[in-house]
Amino acid sequence: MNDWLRTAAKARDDIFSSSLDVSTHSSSVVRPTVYESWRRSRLQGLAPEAVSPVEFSEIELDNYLSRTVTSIVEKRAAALDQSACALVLTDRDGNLLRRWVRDHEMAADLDTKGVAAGFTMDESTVGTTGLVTLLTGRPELIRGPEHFSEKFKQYSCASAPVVHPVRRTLLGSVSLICRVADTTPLMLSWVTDLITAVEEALRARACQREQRLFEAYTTYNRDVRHPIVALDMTTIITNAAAARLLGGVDQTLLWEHARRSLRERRSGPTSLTLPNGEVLSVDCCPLSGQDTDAGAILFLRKGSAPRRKTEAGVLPKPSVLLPGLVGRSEKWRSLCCQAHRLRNGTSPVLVVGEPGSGRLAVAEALQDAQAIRVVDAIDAAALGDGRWVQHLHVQLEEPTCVLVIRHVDSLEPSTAVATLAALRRTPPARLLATAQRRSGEPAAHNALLDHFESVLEVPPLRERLDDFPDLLARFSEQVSGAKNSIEWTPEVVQALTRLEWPGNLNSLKTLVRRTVTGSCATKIGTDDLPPEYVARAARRQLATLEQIEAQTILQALREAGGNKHQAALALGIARSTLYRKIRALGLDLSASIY
Ligand SMILES: Nc1ncnc2c1ncn2[C@@H]1O[C@H](COP(=O)(O)OP(=O)(O)OP(=O)(O)O)[C@@H](O)[C@H]1O
Repeated sequence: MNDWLRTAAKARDDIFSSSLDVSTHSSSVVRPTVYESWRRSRLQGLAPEAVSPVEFSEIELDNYLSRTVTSIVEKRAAALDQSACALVLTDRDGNLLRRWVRDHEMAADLDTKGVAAGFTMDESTVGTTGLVTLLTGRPELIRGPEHFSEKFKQYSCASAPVVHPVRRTLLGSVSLICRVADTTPLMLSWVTDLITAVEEALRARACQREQRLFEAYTTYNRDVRHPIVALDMTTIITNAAAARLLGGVDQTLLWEHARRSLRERRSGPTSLTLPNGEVLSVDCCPLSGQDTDAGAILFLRKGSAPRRKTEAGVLPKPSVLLPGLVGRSEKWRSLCCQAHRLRNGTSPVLVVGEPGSGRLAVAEALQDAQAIRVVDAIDAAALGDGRWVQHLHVQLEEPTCVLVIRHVDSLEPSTAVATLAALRRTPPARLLATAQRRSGEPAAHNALLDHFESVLEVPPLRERLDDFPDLLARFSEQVSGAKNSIEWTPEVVQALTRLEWPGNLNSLKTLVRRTVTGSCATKIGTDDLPPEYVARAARRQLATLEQIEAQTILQALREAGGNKHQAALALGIARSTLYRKIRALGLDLSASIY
């Protein structure tokens, strides 16, 4: 092990000190999975010596997966208590949901490194760790220097993915962490044993769920004229009226819509646009108050749901949206409504939001084209107060200058005061600025921040899911230079909306650039996405009507002695629809006994 450690540490230093596109002799010393993960980590802009923990928000730590794994871990607590190891559970995006560790010293050290519940261990945030298992789909043991971050070099990490035994979808990962000196290949078998037990528990729960879903369906399906759907992630039960409305719609689309409504605790009906362009009003009732994965009953109606009012008042008409910028989501339209009132005025406006969310774009759209000058407060530290103020004066020489200071919250307090003084000496025609604010957090403080009368908050991309098609089209146009030349399939759009997008529109643009550049595809499907995006968004595309619907059709055919016309009548659907459903479900009628 010691020899191996020395060789691996040397290869690591050698590779990290070479440029990304140089393949050194050491590249062959490192296992390909690790080497590829290091490469991706570097491509993400990470540096081994400067990886810092990142907290995530808006994810429930106590979810279905963590409850199931906890019940299994508790049965093995004795084994864990006796070892100097930590066990961690993440979701499929690498967000750490739970940690078990008895060794106090190790617990304190892991806390400082962000290996704690509420932090993300995603490869694009912390680089290579055992969580590479989420991308490879097989158990992985990452030893000491194979970790990307310097901080993790003293640990080894045996990880394996948790896959749902019925749906075959990736749910998350479990990792056993120990000090390098204690590394043993047995760690991997301990983790895989634990995962087998977790998967058995998940399988048992899936059967109970199906039963509950069916009971809820029969309770609500009193009046067959009203379309209703009972569904969770694996099962969908529709009555005939709903089947007529939905046609061949993908279950995943309905489930994502229902889940979002439940998570955001939306009350009243919401609109859902089907792939054929038809709009449905969907009223969604959870089957369980707390567990959003437990399933839902959807009451459907043709036509869109009545518009809800936003905090800013009635939704704006499209004509007041910001010039040059795209978006149609409720949150974006609400922002546009507020921004529209501030357009072409003279009052200073601060635009806040998460990095990459489009703050500068919104600030620039507040003013019709004239002398807009943009400076970046991040440069102030390197320039020093004197040269920074001089830099400002150069911009302010233009009498009609509208000055935009980006990242104004990053100014040191003394530099903020010097900046204010410079602006008082030579005021711009208008001052606009951008600053960081993660949802719910106040922005960092300096004197200049008090100067703004109005604040606009740009929503993060994960809260603007309806904007994905427009943004993808706009970014593709910018990258390819041609209008409407690239189409993103609904499956891709849906897969992308499942990701968290901490880098917001900047990351989406990077993805578009990576996908479109050098490709001659005019239609982007999931296979065209970079592999790490596919792995993260991977989820089986569920068939239209599964299990129970298939059973219902077979039952109707049985009762009709195989006569499809009669079976379709009994099901309340057209014969052509029945044929389509039989094909879509892949039912082999030749093998069926009527
Ligand atoms: N609504 C929109 N429609 C089209 N493109 C947009 C929209 N909003 C932002 N963009 C584009 O997204 C990218 C990121 O936006 P922008 O640079 O304004 O974000 P930011 O929050 O200021 O980023 P940073 O963290 O780098 O300061 C830019 O290329 C911008 O042109």
